[in-house]
Amino acid sequence: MAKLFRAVIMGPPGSGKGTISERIAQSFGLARLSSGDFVRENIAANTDAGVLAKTYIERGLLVPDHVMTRLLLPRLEEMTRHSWLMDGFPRTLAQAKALNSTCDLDLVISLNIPYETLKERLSDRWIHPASGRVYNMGFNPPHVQGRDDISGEPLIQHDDDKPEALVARLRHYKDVAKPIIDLYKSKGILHTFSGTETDRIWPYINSLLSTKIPSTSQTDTQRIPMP
Ligand SMILES: Nc1nc2c(ncn2[C@@H]2O[C@H](COP(=O)(O)OP(=O)(O)OP(=O)(O)O)[C@@H](O)[C@H]2O)c(=O)[nH]1
Ligand SMILES: Nc1ncnc2c1ncn2[C@H]1C[C@H](O)[C@@H](COP(=O)(O)OP(=O)(O)O)O1
Repeated sequence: MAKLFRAVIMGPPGSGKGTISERIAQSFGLARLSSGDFVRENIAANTDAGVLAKTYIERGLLVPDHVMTRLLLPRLEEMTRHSWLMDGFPRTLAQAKALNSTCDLDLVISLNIPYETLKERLSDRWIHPASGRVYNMGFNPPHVQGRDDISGEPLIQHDDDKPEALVARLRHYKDVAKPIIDLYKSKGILHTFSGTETDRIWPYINSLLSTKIPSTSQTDTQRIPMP
């Protein structure tokens, strides 16, 4: 069997993780895993971890590490035959250590995007809450203004995408991400990409992955649903 490939994408809110993950999944056929999707699916399915996670999200808090790991790691253990790319996890050093003990990562992509760029993008970001689909009124607008392309349902803006909340979110990201980035740097698997436009960063990520991902592992192009 071809060697499997496991990667994580990190970056501050609005850095383009979701957008780039989608491109990577499309181009290289990795399964795209999103911690936010896992959380939403568990809430919808009323699992024990989902019920617990909901109590934090409703208060605008991150889900505690032990709940996140309980929710995610068993799913990763089921993916022994898949290559995947994870977005949204790990978000703390404790999560990174838990992930370490479950699998060996091949690569970590870290996005380094200037604050002004993040602020502009997020103030223009609209979301379809049920699916997590993301639009940007300039960069990738919906076909019909204010409506999700697939369901036709209304799009909303997150309160925490507003500039006053963003400063605190970015500061928090820097604080918690630093030790994780240092850990991956010390393992020699960290690749950092800097810039203000996804379309200019993408060719570099694309060529890096072309050298790393064996073509035979490019088999699964879907998001993985809950069992
Ligand atoms: N103008 C512009 N917008 C972009 C670019 N790349 C991504 N976006 C938009 O910026 C917003 C943030 O991108 P996402 O892919 O959602 O970023 P993220 O890192 O997943 O964000 P979080 O989910 O908050 O962590 C979205 O509205 C994207 O459509 C770009 O190069 N230029
Ligand atoms: N690694 C993680 N640790 C703690 N909470 C997490 C998490 N990943 C996701 N969550 C929780 C808190 C988030 O507000 C929620 C939705 O995640 P998300 O889709 O990545 O959204 P956001 O980018 O708005 O934070 O799920």
